[in-house]
Amino acid sequence: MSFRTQPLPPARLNRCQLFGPGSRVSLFEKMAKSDADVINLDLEDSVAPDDKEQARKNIIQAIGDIDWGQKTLSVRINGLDTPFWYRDVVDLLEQAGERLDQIMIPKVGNAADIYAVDALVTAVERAKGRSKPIRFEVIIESAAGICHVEEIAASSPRMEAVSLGAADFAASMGMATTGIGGTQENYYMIREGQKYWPDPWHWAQTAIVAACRTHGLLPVDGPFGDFSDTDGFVAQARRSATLGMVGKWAIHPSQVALANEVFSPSEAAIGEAREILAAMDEAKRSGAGATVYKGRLVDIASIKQAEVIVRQAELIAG
Ligand SMILES: CCC(=O)SCCNC(=O)CCNC(=O)[C@H](O)C(C)(C)COP(=O)(O)OP(=O)(O)OC[C@H]1O[C@@H](n2cnc3c(N)ncnc32)[C@H](O)[C@@H]1OP(=O)(O)O
Ligand SMILES: O=CC(=O)O
Ligand SMILES: [Mg+2]
Repeated sequence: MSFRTQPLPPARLNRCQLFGPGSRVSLFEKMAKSDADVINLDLEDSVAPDDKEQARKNIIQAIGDIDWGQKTLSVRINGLDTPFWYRDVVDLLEQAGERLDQIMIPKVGNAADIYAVDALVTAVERAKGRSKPIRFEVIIESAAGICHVEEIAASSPRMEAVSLGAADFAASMGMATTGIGGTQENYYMIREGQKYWPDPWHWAQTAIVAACRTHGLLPVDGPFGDFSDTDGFVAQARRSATLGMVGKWAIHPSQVALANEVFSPSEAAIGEAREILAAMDEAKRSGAGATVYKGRLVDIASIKQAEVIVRQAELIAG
């Protein structure tokens, strides 16, 4: 156990991040009115190269014109392997209003990528006298990204969140699939003639969760491409929540309520967490470090587990 205590992540909701292409202006108002906690206006892979410039203009205008309420407002810039990203940063930081909260940096491979974007952002912020520092969220979606996830999480005080991008990740890893997230037909085990489908994203998710928790960031599950498969989305989201992720992307509005539901603790879970805290209070008063709750052991670690649920419930309650 380190003598350093684990930092808490930013105290804000991140149950659902709703994406929309910067080239589809007609979606912006609908995104703003949605129940997503985070809005991601996209300049990257949902925007064709010829539309990048117009999409940038659309987004800059919409940041100022639309009422985004209490949502975290984020713009996904283009990757550092493209000719577009520096112009995304410069135009956004020079021209968009202070309502912009963060930028999402895709396909991050190492900490130096973040250093480069941080240097540019810092220079423009100083030149323009921007008063609110832009925060960063990144996508881990390459072999290099997952190999360097811990240094990426530690790379800048601007860092707030890390998402797993299943589509690009699968491509970069050479995975034999065109599916975006979820169960993969050929990733199965067999025992006594019965097939069992493990989760091919599990190890990448846990690596992201560990890096985020070490550095006080929010770990987020990325896209689930088949938006007609609600059961598949919910199963994937529940696995992510169980592993410690705080939310999931929505690439279609139909996924927003599903993500909000999965990443909000149920009344039963909140009630149980509060009862465990009460049981441990009682144990402490009688000088015990451990006690029995509903026939099972609870001890000082159970307080920390219960606090995770209560903290999330309090954030939701506002
Ligand atoms: C996979 C790797 C990644 O990088 S994922 C992140 C980047 N991708 C994206 O941003 C894609 C976001 N999603 C979309 O562009 C669209 O939802 C796609 C998937 C193309 C489907 O669009 P469309 O055919 O219009 O859907 P639909 O007819 O079922 O829409 C029903 C109503 O919902 C609206 N809608 C659609 N998408 C959004 C959205 N992202 N945010 C808010 N609203 C959305 C539609 O306009 C439609 O509204 P209405 O009922 O006509 O009023
Ligand atoms: O950017 C997201 C992905 O899945 O790729
Ligand atoms: Mg991607």
